[in-house]
Amino acid sequence: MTISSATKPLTVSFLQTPLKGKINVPGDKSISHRALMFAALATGESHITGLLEGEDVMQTAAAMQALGAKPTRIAEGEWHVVGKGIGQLTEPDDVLNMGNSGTSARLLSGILASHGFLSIMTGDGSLRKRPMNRVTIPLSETGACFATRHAGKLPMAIMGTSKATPIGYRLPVASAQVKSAILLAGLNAHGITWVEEPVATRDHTENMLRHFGVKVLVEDLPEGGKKISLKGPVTLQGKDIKVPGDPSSATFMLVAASMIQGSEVCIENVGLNPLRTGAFEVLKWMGIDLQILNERVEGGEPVGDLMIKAGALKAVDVPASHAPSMIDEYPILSIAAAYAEGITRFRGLEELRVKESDRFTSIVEMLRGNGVQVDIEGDDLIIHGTAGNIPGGGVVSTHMDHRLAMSASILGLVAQKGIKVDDVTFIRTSFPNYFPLMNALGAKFDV
Ligand SMILES: O=C(O)C1=C[C@@H](OP(=O)(O)O)[C@@H](O)[C@H](O)C1
Ligand SMILES: C=C(OP(=O)(O)O)C(=O)O
Repeated sequence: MTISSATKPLTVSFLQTPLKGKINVPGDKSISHRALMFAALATGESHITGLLEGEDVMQTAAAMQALGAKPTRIAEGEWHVVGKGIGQLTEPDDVLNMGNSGTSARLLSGILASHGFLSIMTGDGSLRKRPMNRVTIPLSETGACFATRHAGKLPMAIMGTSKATPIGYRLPVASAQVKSAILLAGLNAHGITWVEEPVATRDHTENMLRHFGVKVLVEDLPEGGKKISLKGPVTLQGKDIKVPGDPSSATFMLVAASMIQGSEVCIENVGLNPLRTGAFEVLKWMGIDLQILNERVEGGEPVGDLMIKAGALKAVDVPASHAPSMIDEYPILSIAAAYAEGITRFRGLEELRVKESDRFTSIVEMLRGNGVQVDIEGDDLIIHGTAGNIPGGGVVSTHMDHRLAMSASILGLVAQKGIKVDDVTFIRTSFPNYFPLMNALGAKFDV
């Protein structure tokens, strides 16, 4: 895949008119990655609808193709995959480039650990800064060998093993990517693989493995958290998968509509997995009129339509235990906090430091650079709300981070002097039609 590296700056002006309309956001990124990977590992054929065609997911599709599976695009969001079967992927004849995508790199590391061939994996300038040792340390216990650049960074060589030892691991950090990598290695290991997570993280891997016919046992731990186990080797049967709209993408529209007076927006068919909807709860705590309508289960995941109306936002204190269910939403929620009345505290944000950018620092820079007071206490962010009077006028550096770029663009719509964003190109990784959809609602982005 050829990807243009030209940067695209954007100037955003204060928006005087409300956002209105009904939209659908693209498919869930986490579920889309898993759909392609699991379909490639299945016996037989799978049919996927609603797949996110953002760049991150396309890197996963390209990797599965390089490993011998056949993902084919039939129409927009509709894909057909001819699977290879567990343990049957084949050695790639070139480096696997995971682009900007941590999920692709970490989940694939688990799959490759239990395949007996050599792979070399790299990524873009952002992904090459992110820690891979959180997966390589536990995955080495399978008998696979990982050689990374200094401090566990990509590029990395993986010499997998077809005789993988099943592992048991208690996660030191709340990470669905690490949990998933270990479970995926276990699919082709003889015996029981288990993972304990001190706080529950998104469970799309567990749900989708079950959908493909794998027995996955999930137990509540007495001290909180969960233990997930499966017995390998397993067989996955090709399936139909319907991917719901991405709640993380929907949150950008929700926050924009909550702040821009007179707005009324409906977002249809949004995934409502309770381990993903922490941000929706927080918006309600902030006083926003957010209604969830037409709740149903589709493709094994709860979905519904979201109706939001603008209102007055008030400050909130979000406990650290809430972080896993809204980990990708802090950049955009920080804009809601800056706009709100009162002092908001987001607790326990250490994981934000290892995302596409160091989001902890990027959020602080974005807000302070636009006249919002932010204090830091350990891993807590304390944002002094402006009661609707964000000064703006700054330039936001997005550091190859799609969520920072989208958050900054929305900051510009509600900041008195508008703002400038250095580069919005990375939005294509998770939300390729972000600007057309926002403009359909009336955002007037000049892109
Ligand atoms: O498993 C997944 O699909 C993801 C897990 C989260 O990462 P961590 O596992 O690093 O918390 C999240 O930030 C990422 O966007 C997607
Ligand atoms: C952290 C994210 O993704 P990933 O880890 O897959 O790069 C994200 O989408 O915000």
